[in-house]
Amino acid sequence: MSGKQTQRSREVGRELKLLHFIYGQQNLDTIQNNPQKVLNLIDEFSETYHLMTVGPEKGEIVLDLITERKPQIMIELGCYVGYSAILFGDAVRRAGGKKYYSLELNPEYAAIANMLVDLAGLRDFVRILVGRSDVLLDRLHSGGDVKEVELLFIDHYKPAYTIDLKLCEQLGLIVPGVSVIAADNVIYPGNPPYLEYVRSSVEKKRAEAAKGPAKSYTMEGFAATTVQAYMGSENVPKFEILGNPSLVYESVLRQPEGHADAIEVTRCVGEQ
Ligand SMILES: C[S@@+](CC[C@H](N)C(=O)[O-])C[C@H]1O[C@@H](n2cnc3c(N)ncnc32)[C@H](O)[C@@H]1O
Repeated sequence: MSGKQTQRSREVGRELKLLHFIYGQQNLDTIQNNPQKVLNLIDEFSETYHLMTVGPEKGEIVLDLITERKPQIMIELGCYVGYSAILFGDAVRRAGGKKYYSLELNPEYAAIANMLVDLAGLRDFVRILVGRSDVLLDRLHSGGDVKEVELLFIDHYKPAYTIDLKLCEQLGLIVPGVSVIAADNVIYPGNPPYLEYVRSSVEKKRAEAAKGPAKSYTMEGFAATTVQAYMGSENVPKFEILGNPSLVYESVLRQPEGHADAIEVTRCVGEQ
């Protein structure tokens, strides 16, 4: 989401309109294989229509992490129309990486994203997987595609942030000295349970884990609209998830100047 909170249209079907806007450009051949030009067009469209994209300002924070971390594989939860997949996928490829996995629940968004990823010339690099993030994370792990999280961008169903991170922990994907997690929208609309978890002490997390596995998403601290978005309040995690409370995190808020929202950057630094 852009930092500018102007009145932009939220009309249903605007994501498909975006595809027509981009593929209707006169100079399509100069846009082909040029990720930045595709991103510029998405940004231009989002001046009129509300899009849930991370945007250039917050995107810069994750680009810095890619430059620093140089992941072979990067994963994102929540693809939408592919803005972050194009922005970060291009950067991971330029940093010498092998693959960018983008997990998306909505097949229509995934189809639109695939068209834009293709136009940007990232078809062989960015792999968009359709389904629930927890099921897909488990599949990436059990299939041997992902052995550890190097860089994870979380930007999907807000109440699922904590549980999906705990699932990664439980699968042994979060590795001290290796794993970095960037979580979007932690101020707007906000994610108090996630911030509390990644900033908690091992002792506090152990005490919480002693109560048993989470059987539902934490809805506390979220607006009703956030709870209802995408998954709906009736939805439950597919697995019994305890996480690994022994992992030690260092977590900081990164907020672009003048921006209403921020990204929480969390590094796994040890295991106690
Ligand atoms: C904020 S948008 C992602 C924006 C995108 N990362 C970007 O910056 O361009 C959130 C997306 O997450 C998807 N989503 C919601 N819940 C999900 C889940 N449990 N698993 C996978 N995707 C999910 C939604 O369909 C939506 O497309």
